[in-house]
Amino acid sequence: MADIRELISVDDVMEDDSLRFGPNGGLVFCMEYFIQNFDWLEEELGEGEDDYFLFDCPGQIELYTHIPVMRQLVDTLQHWNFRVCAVFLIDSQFMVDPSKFLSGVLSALSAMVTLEVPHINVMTKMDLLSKKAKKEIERYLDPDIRGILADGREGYFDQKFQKLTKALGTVVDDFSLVQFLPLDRSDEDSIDIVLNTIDSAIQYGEDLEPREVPELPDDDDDDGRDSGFPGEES
Ligand SMILES: Nc1nc2c(ncn2[C@@H]2O[C@H](COP(=O)(O)OP(=O)(O)OP(=O)(O)O)[C@@H](O)[C@H]2O)c(=O)[nH]1
Repeated sequence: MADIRELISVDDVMEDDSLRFGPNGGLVFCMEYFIQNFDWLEEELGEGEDDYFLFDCPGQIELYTHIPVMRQLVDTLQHWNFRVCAVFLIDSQFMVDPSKFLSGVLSALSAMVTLEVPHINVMTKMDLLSKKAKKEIERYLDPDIRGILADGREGYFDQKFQKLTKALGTVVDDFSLVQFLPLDRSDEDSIDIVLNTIDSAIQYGEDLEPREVPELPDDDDDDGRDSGFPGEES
């Protein structure tokens, strides 16, 4: 495991009297320092084939909207021949009403259009929901956004926002832009579904499949063909 705090830490930056950053400025400073020091990351990642890395990224939305750091990270990883999938985690406990839902959808979209890589949305902490809340949240997983927003008419959305929210809902619906996979950490199947979806988005493991096929009986029958499945990092 690589820990970015070996390179730079928000706490150290905030404690520095000459910089005088608060938590947000400190984080931005650290991320900008990080992109100027990608050789540190390259060394930490090493040169293994078929390696699978998870990056636990900070959730501050400005890193995905105002400044290009996350995009630069993704571009650099792709330049190093990694296949990258963005996994956008949203806490199910916040998805309790249409306005919060729309705001979550727009944050997910913002990351999607900024990063331009395969993108999966996951609704997390499903184990913390009551049975009733779980049932209610189902409609948000593969959402009919127009329907959800229409339900908000009795007060969730102020009149003057109705046109805007309807227009946004139409765009998101028409392009099938947003779906969420539920993640319940106490349920192995739910973890498997999320992992398999990510693997299939980056085609991880597909290179490995031919190795599991039994060998042909005639060992001498070497036709010189390449297997065509070079081990590629993911
Ligand atoms: N019950 C339950 N607790 C969880 C789950 N995921 C995270 N937690 C707990 O929730 C707390 C906060 O964790 P996260 O929500 O992952 O925090 P975070 O948003 O990654 O925090 P930053 O990385 O600092 O932005 C921790 O105590 C976790 O152990 C989950 O699926 N179920």
